[in-house]
Amino acid sequence: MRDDGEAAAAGGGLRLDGVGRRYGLRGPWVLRDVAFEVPPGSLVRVEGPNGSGKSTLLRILAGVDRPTAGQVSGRPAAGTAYVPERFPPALPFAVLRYLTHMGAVRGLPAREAADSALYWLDRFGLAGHARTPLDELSKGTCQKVAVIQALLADPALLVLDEAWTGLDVAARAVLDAAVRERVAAGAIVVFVDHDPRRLAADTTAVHAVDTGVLTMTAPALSAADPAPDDAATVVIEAVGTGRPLPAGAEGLLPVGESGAVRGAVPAGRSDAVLRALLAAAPPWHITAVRTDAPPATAVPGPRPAPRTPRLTAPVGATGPSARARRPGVLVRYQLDLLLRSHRWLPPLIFYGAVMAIGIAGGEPLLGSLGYAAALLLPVAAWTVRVCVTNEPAAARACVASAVGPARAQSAALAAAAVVSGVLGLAGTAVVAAVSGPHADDLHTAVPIGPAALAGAMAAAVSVLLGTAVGALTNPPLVRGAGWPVLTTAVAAGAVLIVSGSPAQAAVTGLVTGSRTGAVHYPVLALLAAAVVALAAARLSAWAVARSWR
Ligand SMILES: Nc1ncnc2c1ncn2[C@@H]1O[C@H](COP(=O)(O)OP(=O)(O)OP(=O)(O)O)[C@@H](O)[C@H]1O
Repeated sequence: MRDDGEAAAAGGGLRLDGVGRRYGLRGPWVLRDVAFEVPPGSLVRVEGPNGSGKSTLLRILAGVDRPTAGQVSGRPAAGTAYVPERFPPALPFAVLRYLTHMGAVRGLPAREAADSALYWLDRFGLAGHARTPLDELSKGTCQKVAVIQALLADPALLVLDEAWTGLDVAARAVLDAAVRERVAAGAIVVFVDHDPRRLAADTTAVHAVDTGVLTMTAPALSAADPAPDDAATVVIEAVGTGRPLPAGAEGLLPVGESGAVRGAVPAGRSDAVLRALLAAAPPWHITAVRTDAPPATAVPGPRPAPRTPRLTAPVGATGPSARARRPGVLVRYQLDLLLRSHRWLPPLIFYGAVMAIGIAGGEPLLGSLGYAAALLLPVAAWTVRVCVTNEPAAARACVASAVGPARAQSAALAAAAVVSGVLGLAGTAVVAAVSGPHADDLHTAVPIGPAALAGAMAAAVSVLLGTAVGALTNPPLVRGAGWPVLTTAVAAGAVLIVSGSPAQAAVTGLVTGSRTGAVHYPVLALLAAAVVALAAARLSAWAVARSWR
């Protein structure tokens, strides 16, 4: 099982090979053995009854979820964007701020992200809502924001799960036009929509899923299309596995070495060619049927002129996903999310209250620094819990489609570590300011600067190990309402008292130093804590990427 979309981006289209998905180790297969290829410039409809696995397939295509079996390759390097079935209004941002964050996450420089957001807000008739908090928007307006976040950076793969639902007529038309523009620019757009007429004339392939299996791969021929007899030629693209073309499908020629064939056949013959391909054993996958030639390559395309001269459309970004890998952008988004959600308040109040109870003015400096560092460990673990559960799942999915689920998780962990680190520095400074610069005997002098440095290092050990504990005892590794809280508390306590733990060593170094007045720098403990924290963060990110549950 491998998702090497970025690595394979230089190759042809998006490709699924033997893709299967089940939820849980023994759950039923929601999808099984799904295989098809989507060339650049395709508009693909996925259809099927409720619960048949359409959303599951779309999440896999968007890179938000991973298949349990099989692999996805060829995800375009120029960016993937996803509109989830249900977008959450429960984000603590105003519209423009959220969209600017998402533009940056999708690889645009901040200024371009804001320009792009304004452009699309204007196009969807939402310019007046730029400063409105998301949680004050109507359902339909919120859905427009959900759509806009996906359109910001000219995605080369756009995945739309019922994106039209809840939009008014005008907005539906804008989204229809935006989809056509992306496809004309060579992007791949995959969508699910309950209206069978949705973009029917432009759709290049329809994939129907039922009872977990891709039962049909068929071209989209709708009433809105010109009747075959009216068109001079029909371009047909299909993928096999290197088998010879079946009788009746003559005229199609190999494209590259991937088993794909393409050809223009007289319109009156197209049905017979399609029937021959689908009736072959095993059947060929029809990847496109259209009455005009497709664009050759997938490149982000130019935007149409904006409706008002005041707004200029941003230049199509070249390779935004590469820039989106800048971790700072993701961590900034997570920090803003955390600060605006106010969920940082409980750990902060807890830390402040317990510090106030345990630290008295004039007490020996090193002992107080040890107390402050020890207290920080459970606070850091708690902050991780807040950060990894703070973002609504659908909002996380939008971010994950741009940068991958692992990076999204790593950013949440990093944001927690930053907040705990700031708290640790502030705590160390306060302790250094109010404590007595002496040992436990009240006579031996303790130098404030070196002691504060040792205290800050011990606090850093606590931040790192608290972050590791939080990463290992919260989703995705530990799920449920009660278990993560219990395991976080028990693990944080254990890490503080178990002999040999870096946190125990760092705190003990300060407390024993307080008896003699000697300052010990916990260098080894700090290095060990950094290694443990990195390993835990990687495990947590790995588990998210594997959809471990
Ligand atoms: N996170 C999950 N955990 C467990 N089961 C899930 C999960 N997500 C989806 N399923 C199950 O997988 C099956 C397919 O769900 P999916 O949402 O992909 O179907 P769908 O075709 O999009 O349905 P609808 O048309 O109602 O939106 C359903 O039985 C659903 O209960």
